[in-house]
Amino acid sequence: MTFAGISLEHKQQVLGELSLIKQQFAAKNWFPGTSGNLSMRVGEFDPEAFYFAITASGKDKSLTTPEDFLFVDKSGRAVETTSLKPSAETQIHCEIYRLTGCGAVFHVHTIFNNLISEWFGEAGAVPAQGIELIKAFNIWEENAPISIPVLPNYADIPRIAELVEGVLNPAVPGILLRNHGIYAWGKNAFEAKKHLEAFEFIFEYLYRSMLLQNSAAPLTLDGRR
Ligand SMILES: CSC[C@@H](O)[C@@H](O)C(=O)COP(=O)(O)O
Ligand SMILES: [Zn+2]
Repeated sequence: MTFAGISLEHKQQVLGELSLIKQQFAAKNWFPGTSGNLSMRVGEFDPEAFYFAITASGKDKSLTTPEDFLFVDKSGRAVETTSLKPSAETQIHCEIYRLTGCGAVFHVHTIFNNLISEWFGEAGAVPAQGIELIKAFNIWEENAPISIPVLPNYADIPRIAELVEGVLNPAVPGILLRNHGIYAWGKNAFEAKKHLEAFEFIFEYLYRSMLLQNSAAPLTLDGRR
């Protein structure tokens, strides 16, 4: 046993799964300039006491090293002796676990999530409708509208964390930070990854569809402009 009755085998299984996902996201260029952070819960969820593995702050997340992750408690404090610092955004992970009881939280910065979050930043939410991939969120209603919250990108992370509860929508497992990136979560790493990929598809779709609407001159019947 290690901390809080968590077995070494379980810890290693979680680190192995997180490491693989980190490599997969790195291959998509989802960690430019050391940005992004990933976490996965260890052990059962208890709102009073839960633990998770999280990426160490400021690392090159395209590399795989023995110093990629550390374990923290529900307040984001390291639970084992380590020289590693947890992600600067650990408080946001803590709050998402606390409010949802989820099993994994993934955060990435991409061009599409930045541009879309900025475009809808004043409105405070990104509207999306008629996109097949919302089924990845387990929404099966035909043509269902969804709304993805956008929070301001304060430099003070606890200030952002305290806004999470007010915008969290249980049906939509993600929150954008304006001109910064997205947090997506799920009951386990498989689901959090599925959700994140669906969000990114939606952001790229919205971006391209807005461009198309703005640039498309009417076509004649023979297809010429
Ligand atoms: C290096 S720019 C990105 C950071 O400011 C931050 O937003 C981020 O996602 C990564 O921070 P980190 O502390 O490595 O988890
Ligand atoms: Zn970030």
